[in-house]
Order: sequence, then structure tokens, then C-alpha cells
Amino acid sequence: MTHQNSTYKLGIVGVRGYVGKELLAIVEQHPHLEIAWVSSRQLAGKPLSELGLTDLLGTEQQQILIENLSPVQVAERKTDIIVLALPNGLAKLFVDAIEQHNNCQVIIDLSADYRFDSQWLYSVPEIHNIKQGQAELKKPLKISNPGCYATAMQLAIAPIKDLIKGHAHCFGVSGYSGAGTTPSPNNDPDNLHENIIGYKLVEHLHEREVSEKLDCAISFSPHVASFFRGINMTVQLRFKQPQKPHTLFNRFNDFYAMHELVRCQPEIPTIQQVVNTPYCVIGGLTVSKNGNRATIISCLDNLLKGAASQAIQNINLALGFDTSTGLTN
Ligand SMILES: NC(=O)C1=CN([C@@H]2O[C@H](COP(=O)(O)OP(=O)(O)OC[C@H]3O[C@@H](n4cnc5c(N)ncnc54)[C@H](OP(=O)(O)O)[C@@H]3O)[C@@H](O)[C@H]2O)C=CC1
Ligand SMILES: CC(=O)N[C@@H](CCC(=O)OP(=O)(O)O)C(=O)O
Repeated sequence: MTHQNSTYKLGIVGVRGYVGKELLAIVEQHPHLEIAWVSSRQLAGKPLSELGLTDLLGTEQQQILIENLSPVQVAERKTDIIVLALPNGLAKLFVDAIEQHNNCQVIIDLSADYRFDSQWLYSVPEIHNIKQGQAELKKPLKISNPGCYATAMQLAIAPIKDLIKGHAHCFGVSGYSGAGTTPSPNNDPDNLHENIIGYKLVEHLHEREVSEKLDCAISFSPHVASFFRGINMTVQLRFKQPQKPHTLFNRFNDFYAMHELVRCQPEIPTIQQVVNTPYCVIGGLTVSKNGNRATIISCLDNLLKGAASQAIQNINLALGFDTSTGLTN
């Protein structure tokens, strides 16, 4: 039974990473969540203060030691919620152990490993419905958190997907934190200096993710640029029937009216508007004179609405809290 004054214990595997660290910062401010343990191989034995969140952590919390926990050690701890913030391909070892020990209510995986697995809930909370309090019904409730680009695309397309003819064409530009902390050409400062680089120009995993989850054909070309965080997603659409700008704009306003973390505006949104926030801003809707085509832009912070704050939205819903609990002041 969920109580509005309950506190749930949460553990993070992969706390050194960009997303793990954002999660820790949110949990520290959340009224119903508290950190039970955090795991990182490289930072094992170091105090939490090593992560540099000193404004958020009390003096005692700063001294909590980061551990290097094996899958079995993670599973043995009695923890209400376990968040896996690991690179793709590593979750299964942890998931198998957690399921065997049956000590936790919710597992949430940030990677792409379970996005197409019918045993897992996939949820952009404004589009796919996690029923409030669902964690009580199934133990553990397994949630696969959507990808960052995939979230930006789905939020920009969902309200008008039934009007679209052919593919929606999506041109995404991400900050280099999207490529994680493991060195690669896509997060190499020299490579990115004064630069923007396209990659996986067809068949990026998020192309399939959006086409399947939204049941709407899309094509997607990702790019990475020299800024650290944020995604700008420009979506070009053709319509089955000519459309008027105000009809389309009203669709967006109506679709997101009850969802405070998605904002619609006439102006073109920018990454500066969303960085360090849990919001997605959709705007700049421009329709051709004949009404046959339009372009729209969505912007979000890849580490927050694209990952950590969206995970918290899903955890909130699973536990029976309002989706934005702990994310807005
Ligand atoms: N960055 C982004 O914008 C987004 C990322 N995601 C997904 O979230 C997940 C985390 O991403 P991100 O934080 O960027 O990744 P990082 O590369 O920044 O961090 C990865 C984390 O996993 C740990 N780790 C790496 N290898 C292993 C291993 N073999 N065993 C145990 N722990 C390991 C690392 O810590 P240590 O080496 O100390 O153990 C680190 O804490 C990824 O699956 C990513 O695809 C999803 C949406 C957006
Ligand atoms: C700039 C950059 O490299 N971005 C990453 C997206 C990160 C993400 O959303 O990860 P998963 O969906 O794989 O969990 C990429 O294109 O793979």
C-alpha cells in the first residue's frame, strides 16, 4: 500500500556515470525517496562527496561510501527500487540476480537492453500509461526507460501521428554527454571542437524504438555537437490531408494539457530553455502555405527528461505518486 508520507529506499548501479549522478541528485531532493546504496567500480571506497554534489548532500551523506557491488550483492540488499544506469548489454546479470532474490519492488533499466521485451513496461509517461501504484500488483515491476532521442521524437510526433503521410523525418542534435563517459569519437573534445558530427544516419536503435512504440514510421539521423547536454530534435512531416496551423497547435496543447513537464509554445524552442530541467519544450510549428507539410522542434535535456528525471517520473507513477513529485518546486 502506498502512503503519501512513505519513504522508499533506492539503489543505483552505475552512479559514476552521467545519468547515475543526475539520479543521485534528484533522489537527494525527493520527498519520498532515499539512497540506500550506490555502486561504481572505479569509485569504490570513496565517499559520495567524490561525485561533487556537495550543495545537495548533507555532511553525513557526503561521507557515505560508494561500493562496488556484484549482481548478487545488489540482489541481496533489501531495496525498494533498483536503478540500473549501466552501458548497454550489462543489465541482464543484475536483473537475473534481482529476480531470484525477490527483494525489490521496482527495477528500472536506463539502457536499451529491454526496450523491446514484452515482460518490461516501456513508458514515456505523457504517452504510455503506467497505472499509478502499479508496483503493488507485480513484484518486481520492471520498467525499461526510453532513450533520450526517442523521447524527444515521440513527444514531438504523438499528438498528430494519425495525420501523417509516410515517414516523419527526424534530425537530432545531441550534446556529447549523450555518448556517456567511455571515451569515443562522439565525446572527444578535440573531434567536437567547433564541430557537429553525424553518425548512424540510418537504423539507429531509436529509429526502431520510436517506429514501434508510437506505431508510426519515422526516419532518424542523429548528430553530436560540442555542447555538453541537451537535444534539439527537428521533425519534418507530410500530411494525408492539408492542415491548418491552429488545428495542429491545438492538438499539441490538448494532448499535453494535463502534463506539466511538456510545454508547448509558438516560438522555436532552444536547448538553453531546457538544460538542467525535467521539461521537454515543443514549438516552432510551421506549416507550408498549402497545408501539406510542417516542421516542429522539440528540445529536452538528454540526461534528465531523456534519462534520469524521466526514470523518476516512472518510479513516481509506479509507487502511486504524482508524476512530477520531486522534480518541480
Ligand atoms: N547519457 C545519456 O544522455 C543517456 C544515457 N542513457 C543510457 O543510460 C545508461 C547510462 O548512461 P551514461 O550515464 O551516459 O553512461 P556512462 O558511461 O556515463 O556511465 C556508465 C556507468 O556504468 C558503470 N559501468 C560501466 N561498465 C560497467 C561494468 N562492466 N559493470 C558495472 N558497472 C559498469 C560505470 O561506472 P564504473 O566504471 O565506475 O563501474 C558508470 O557508472 C546507458 O545505457 C545509456 O545508453 C539513456 C538516455 C540518455
Ligand atoms: C550522442 C550519443 O552518442 N547519444 C547516444 C544516445 C544515448 C541513449 O539514449 O542511449 P540508449 O538509448 O542507448 O540507452 C547514442 O546515439 O547512442
